[in-house]
Amino acid sequence: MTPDQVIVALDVPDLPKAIALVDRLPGVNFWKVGLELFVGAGPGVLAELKDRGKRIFLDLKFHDIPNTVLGACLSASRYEVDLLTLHATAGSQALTLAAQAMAPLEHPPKLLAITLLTSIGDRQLREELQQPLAVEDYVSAMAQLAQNAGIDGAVCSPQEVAKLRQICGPDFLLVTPGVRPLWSAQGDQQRVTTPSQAIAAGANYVVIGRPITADPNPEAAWERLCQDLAV
Ligand SMILES: O=c1ccn([C@@H]2O[C@H](COP(=O)(O)O)[C@@H](O)[C@H]2O)c(=O)[nH]1
Repeated sequence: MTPDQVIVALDVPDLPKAIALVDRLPGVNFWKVGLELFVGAGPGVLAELKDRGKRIFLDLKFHDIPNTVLGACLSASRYEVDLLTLHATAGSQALTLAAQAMAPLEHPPKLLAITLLTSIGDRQLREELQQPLAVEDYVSAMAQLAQNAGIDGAVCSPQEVAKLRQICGPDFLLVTPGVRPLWSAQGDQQRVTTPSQAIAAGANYVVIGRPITADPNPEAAWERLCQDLAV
């Protein structure tokens, strides 16, 4: 596993904090901009990252009616980011429209479908979301829905990666948040493994935020993660 397979979640509220963190961690080449930063700072943050030669995962998790998901994906594609998310539960029509709209673009983002948030465990899926399937089966069904609609890949927890790699094949992108080095706190993530385990199971990329960005010494935390990955 190489550090280039690590995407760091830039979950801070404003542009100055984001840029300060990016400039403190020059070894991080792939950053994830999510709802907190995009809503707080606007799209200017994407230009700042591009100016620094960074790859960008725009994690806005679109979830709406098909026409609105289509429009949001087209608008987001103008930023020429590398990865973009939408929820599989938007349904096959939304997924298909989004996938078809990206195809003719010169620099289309790869579309990733959120299968089931990594903060949701078996009990919540069953009791709160009223879903009778076990997590792994539900995640598999959502990934297959997305793949059949022409979506490029899925966001899942590292615990489902091996199964998805098996059923979706080698070309389907698998991106896994919910990774935790042994030295970090689990927080609100429910379905976790270490980053190395996620890659060994078949993930293309892991996403990690607070173990690096909320550490009082992010440089040291990043170095420690890179050492873990080199073993
Ligand atoms: O299922 C999902 C989808 C997205 N995320 C995002 O990944 C990062 C994880 O951050 P940590 O601090 O390492 O927990 C965060 O930006 C989430 O919005 C996810 O965790 N799970």
